[in-house]
Amino acid sequence: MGGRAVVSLSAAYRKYGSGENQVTALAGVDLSFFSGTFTAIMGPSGSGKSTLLQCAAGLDRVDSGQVLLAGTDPARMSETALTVLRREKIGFVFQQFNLLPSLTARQNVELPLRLAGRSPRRDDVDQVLKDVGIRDRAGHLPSELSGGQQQRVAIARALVTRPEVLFADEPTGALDSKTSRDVLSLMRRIVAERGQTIIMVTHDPVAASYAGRAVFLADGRIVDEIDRPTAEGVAARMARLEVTPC
Ligand SMILES: Nc1ncnc2c1ncn2[C@@H]1O[C@H](COP(=O)(O)OP(=O)(O)OP(=O)(O)O)[C@@H](O)[C@H]1O
Repeated sequence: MGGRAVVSLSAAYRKYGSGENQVTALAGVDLSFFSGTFTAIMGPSGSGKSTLLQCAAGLDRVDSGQVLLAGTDPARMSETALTVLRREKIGFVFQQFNLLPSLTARQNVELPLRLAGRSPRRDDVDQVLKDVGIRDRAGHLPSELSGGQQQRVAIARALVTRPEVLFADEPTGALDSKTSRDVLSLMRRIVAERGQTIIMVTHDPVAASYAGRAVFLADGRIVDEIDRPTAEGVAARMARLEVTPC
């Protein structure tokens, strides 16, 4: 694979609750994500996908083991340093877009720069709006945009700071299948053209087929991975996991 690991987890454990109610959401995960790659994280419901994403992104902490994110260990950082890391080195895209309803598309995209104390350069913002194909909708409010257009705005907002890694949690979960394919093609293009690193949690084998690698979780452990996944290959692997959990 050659590239540099932008995010890695080693012997990562995360438990929730205590006593009889304790759940081991991550049970010793070793996993690296390399620069310029697009990885899909798959697994049955409750297998630990969201926990893995949250811990990898420094939004949650592991109980033991180590996370390295953009060259630093989030567990060793102050809250202030973590806030800066999240703001400047990481982008997030969620199922529900999470745009601010009273701001236009352009203003939503500018927001992370303003929060970082930078004044947005019109050309830079125009470029990222153009890259995601919504330059002509820039003056509209989220309520005036389709779901696919709103997710494009969210992707532009996540990319505008030029993050080292983009985390996406079910980014097509609220979109119809045609719009999902368009958004996934956009994500794949961003990886190919900008060398962006993307880590995506998804339930959908078709979505996973847009990634270069699919990693499978079951009961908090990595149980398999497929390079250049096809929707059929991923669906078959998922069916086996759901019938006989490892
Ligand atoms: N805050 C929490 N408190 C207690 N248990 C939790 C918490 N968050 C997650 N869990 C448990 O940890 C396990 C892994 O959850 P996680 O949300 O990571 O799974 P997932 O694979 O993302 O599931 P889904 O596909 O249903 O979203 C589950 O058994 C879940 O119930």
